[in-house]
Amino acid sequence: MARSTPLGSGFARIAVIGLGLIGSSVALGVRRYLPDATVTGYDAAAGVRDAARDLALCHDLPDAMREAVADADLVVLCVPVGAMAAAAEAMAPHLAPHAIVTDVGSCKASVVEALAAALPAHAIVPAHPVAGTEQSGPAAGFATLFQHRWCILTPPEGTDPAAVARIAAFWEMLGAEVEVMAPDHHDRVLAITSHLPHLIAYTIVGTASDLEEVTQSEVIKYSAGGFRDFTRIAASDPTMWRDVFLANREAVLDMLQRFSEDLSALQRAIRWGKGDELFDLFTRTRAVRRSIVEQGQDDARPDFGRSHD
Ligand SMILES: NC(=O)c1ccc[n+]([C@@H]2O[C@H](COP(=O)([O-])OP(=O)(O)OC[C@H]3O[C@@H](n4cnc5c(N)ncnc54)[C@H](O)[C@@H]3O)[C@@H](O)[C@H]2O)c1
Ligand SMILES: O=C(O)C(=O)C[C@]1(C(=O)O)C=C[C@@H](O)C=C1
Repeated sequence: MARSTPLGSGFARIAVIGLGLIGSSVALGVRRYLPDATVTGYDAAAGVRDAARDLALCHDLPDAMREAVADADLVVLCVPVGAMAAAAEAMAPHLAPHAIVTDVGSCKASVVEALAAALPAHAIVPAHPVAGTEQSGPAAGFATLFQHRWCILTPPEGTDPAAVARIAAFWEMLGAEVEVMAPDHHDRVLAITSHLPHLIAYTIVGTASDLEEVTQSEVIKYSAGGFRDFTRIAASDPTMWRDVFLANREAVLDMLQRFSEDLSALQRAIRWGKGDELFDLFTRTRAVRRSIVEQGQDDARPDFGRSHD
């Protein structure tokens, strides 16, 4: 279900909790695209708070969660999925009654549940900006990360439509295109488009580095083509991805089952010399790639989502 009219978000004071890749990009995006808003930041790690101060990511960066959220109209939770509950519980007693809470977690059903339990009296509009890189930490963020990328909102049933519209407008102001989806549906879609590809990348890089007859230096030396692309994905943050696989367990295991069956079919085709089967599959997958490129979703373009300007 697509949303249309962008509305003014009207958030004057925005708190960003968790100042890694996504939190720092949100803070920088707010400063660039919503210059009238004040951004306060907080991260549980003192070293990250210090780095974020050096980078001037926020207008204000206190050492306590309480101070970061106390005056906020909007709180954006940018912590790993497994830390959402703890972060929401920590801020709950200090939030203003009118504050709206959103998040950026890569899976939604478990986050929707955790936020609803921790913040029963607040409007919660969970979100997932489908934009990122393999980098993490406060220095990795950039204001344009969300430009022309999807942001999927998964509001629980009964959420005030006005709060959903304001969060949609907020992400649109950061440059994203907004869709609304049920949390379970989101988790199945992302299991195949994002989570399984990461699992495959982690596996293939792990398998290559375990091969006894191929040395580590050969893996590095000859990683010019396909393998190199997998190593980029497999460099993604271990905490973030551990949490994603544990939180989206059922959808990931279902997609993995289908993937294993398709892989076995491919194995059989190779063993029995069924060239036509291989050719037909590779023709179909080439068409998928071409339609992604035609829709302008090709992040292999050198400038795609990577400009730090
Ligand atoms: N990296 C991506 O490509 C990407 C894309 C879209 C969404 N996401 C989601 O965004 C979220 C953040 O990911 P990231 O890539 O920015 O990770 P990151 O590791 O760069 O940053 C996470 C930050 O959260 C802080 N943190 C952890 N627990 C905390 C707590 N209880 N209170 C305050 N701070 C806490 C950490 O110290 C860290 O600085 C995750 O939920 C992830 O699933 C990531
Ligand atoms: O471009 C990358 O490096 C990413 O992995 C980004 C990516 C993705 O899979 O597309 C990773 C996790 C997110 O939740 C959203 C985006």
